[in-house]
Formats: sequence, structure tokens, C-alpha cells
Amino acid sequence: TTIVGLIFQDGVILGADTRATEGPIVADKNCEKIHFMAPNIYCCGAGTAADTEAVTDMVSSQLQLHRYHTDRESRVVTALTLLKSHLFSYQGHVSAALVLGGVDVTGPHLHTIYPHGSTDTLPFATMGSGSLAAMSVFESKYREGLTRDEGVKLVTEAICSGIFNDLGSGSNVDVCVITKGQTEYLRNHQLPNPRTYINERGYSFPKKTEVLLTRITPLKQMVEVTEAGDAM
Ligand SMILES: C#CCCCC(=O)N[C@@H](Cc1ccccc1)C(=O)N[C@@H](CC(C)C)B(O)O
Repeated sequence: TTIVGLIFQDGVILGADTRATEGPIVADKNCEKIHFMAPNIYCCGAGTAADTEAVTDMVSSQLQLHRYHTDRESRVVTALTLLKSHLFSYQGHVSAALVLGGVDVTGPHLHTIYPHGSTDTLPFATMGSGSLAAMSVFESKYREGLTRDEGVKLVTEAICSGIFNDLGSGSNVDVCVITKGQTEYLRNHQLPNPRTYINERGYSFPKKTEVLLTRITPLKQMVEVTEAGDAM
């Protein structure tokens, strides 16, 4: 997994790849790793899929009950405290490595949470097996005051670094832009690894032809067939 987050001028942007693995097998080519926590808070998860799903679902429900009780918008620090104390109580046996981000009355917030329950507060963060590839992008290109489009572009570039350099990451780029006013969940924001097809005719080709395999573009590019010379 490659998951990232950064703070930009209007809030927080989160990003994730969409590959789930079981050893060398790709178990899911398009899974979702950016989880809803509250309307203004989202959380990316790396590690054991079941653990990241369960722990974010549990805390999301706790936040909703807390919103009913207080009649207030959830705060990122509340999600952070609920997540870290749960993970700490299980001494690292719940394998969830998280990037938590959101915007609340106190402003934008971005945190990392490790399986043992330690947390960090950062302007930009990466987690998962592709985190070093992604961090190389942030360390060389991040700056404060990024615009929305600059931030989305940098998050996408960091996730792509993991997708193409880490075997534990792959397929597509999911992005989530969180600002004071609104939240945009951009599912499959980029599709850098489209599955190509030979063509409707299958794989049998007439003798002495050479098929130029083309990626299917939205225009359904035809397969170009060239007659091999009569050299043989
Ligand atoms: C679908 C499905 C099966 C998912 C199994 C499953 O949790 N895979 C894990 C790797 C792992 C971990 C511990 C035991 C075995 C396999 C995985 O792909 N984690 C990614 C994030 C999750 C949310 C998809 B990433 O961190 O690489």
C-alpha cells in the first residue's frame, strides 16, 4: 500500500493506491483505502485490510454517536485519540497504519497513527509499503501554501511513485480533498494502469501477418495488422 496526506492552503488532501495483496497475489485490483470517518474527516489505511476497515468503521460510529450527543461537528483530534488508544490497548496486534486528515473548527489537521498507537502531527505524511517512494516525492516537491490543483497533482504523483516502484502498491489513484466548506472524494481520480485487450477477434491471426498490439483508447483504436514481407 501507498497512502499519503498533505496540508494545502485550503485544507487537507489524502491519497491512496488501490491494490490489496496476499503475498505475491493481487487479491483486489481496485479496493478502497480512504475511509469515511465524519463528513469533514477521512482516514487512509495500510496493513491488514480487515484491521484497517474494522478500526476506522468502529471509530466512525463512535464519532457519529458523539455528534448526536454534542450536536457539534467532529474534531480530528477526537478521531485521533479514539484510534490511538484502541490500537495501543491491543499492543500492536491490530495491524492498522493510518493517515488521518480533516478540517474542523480549529483548522486543518493531518496525523499518522502506527499499529502500536504512537502518532505524529505533520504537514505531509506517507504510510504503507510504498511510503518511501511517496516520501521521496514529498521531500523534493512539497511546499507550504499549495493550491488545490497543485496539491492534488503532488498527491497523485506521490501515489504513482508507490504504484510504479512498490510491488505492494498498484492499479489506480484515489484522492480526497477536504476543505472548511466541502469534501470531495475522487474515487479512481487517475487510472494509470488500464487493462488492455487484443481485440474482439481473440488471439488467432491469419498466417504471415504481424499484429501491432495497441492499447485500447476511448476511441476503440482498431488493431493494425501488417502483412509480413515474403522474405521466408
Ligand atoms: C481483499 C483481500 C485480502 C486482503 C489481505 C490483506 O490484508 N492484504 C494486505 C497485506 C497483508 C497484510 C497482512 C497479512 C496478509 C496480507 C494488504 O494488501 N494491505 C494493503 C492495505 C489494505 C487496506 C488493502 B497495503 O498495506 O499493502
